[in-house]
Amino acid sequence: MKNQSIWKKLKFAFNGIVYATKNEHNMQRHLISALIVICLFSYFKISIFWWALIILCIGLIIASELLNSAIEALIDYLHPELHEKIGKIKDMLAGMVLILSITAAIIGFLAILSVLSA
Ligand SMILES: Nc1ncnc2c1ncn2[C@@H]1O[C@H](COP(=O)(O)OP(=O)(O)OP(=O)(O)O)[C@@H](O)[C@H]1O
Repeated sequence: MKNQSIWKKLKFAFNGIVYATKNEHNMQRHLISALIVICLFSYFKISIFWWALIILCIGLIIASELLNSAIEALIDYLHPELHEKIGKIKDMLAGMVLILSITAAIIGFLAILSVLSA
């Protein structure tokens, strides 16, 4: 599977995103939230600076959800039984996505506030 063409590699990566979107409810929630944020930013005519920040946040959240889902799937495949350590690992992965989501919510709030208070 080494030395595949760039198009094949892109297709594999795209397949991974499609798979996660179809199978992970959290991924679907993040994509819907991103769509709502994009609509709000368009409506409030937010400046390019805030757009850059929120697009960065959306990218980080979606990438972190992919990482979270991939590690969870790997853990469940290698060790399907319950274990306290696995619970803690999954909690930490969920914490990663939560921190990025809170960061995005704060940036979105500040961006809209900057327009309303101008
Ligand atoms: N194998 C396990 N052993 C111990 N605790 C677990 C295990 N699997 C899950 N848990 C606990 O249950 C919580 C939820 O796990 P789950 O696998 O449902 O993840 P989720 O991200 O909340 O759900 P989703 O499947 O929708 O991504 C974990 O954060 C962890 O605390």
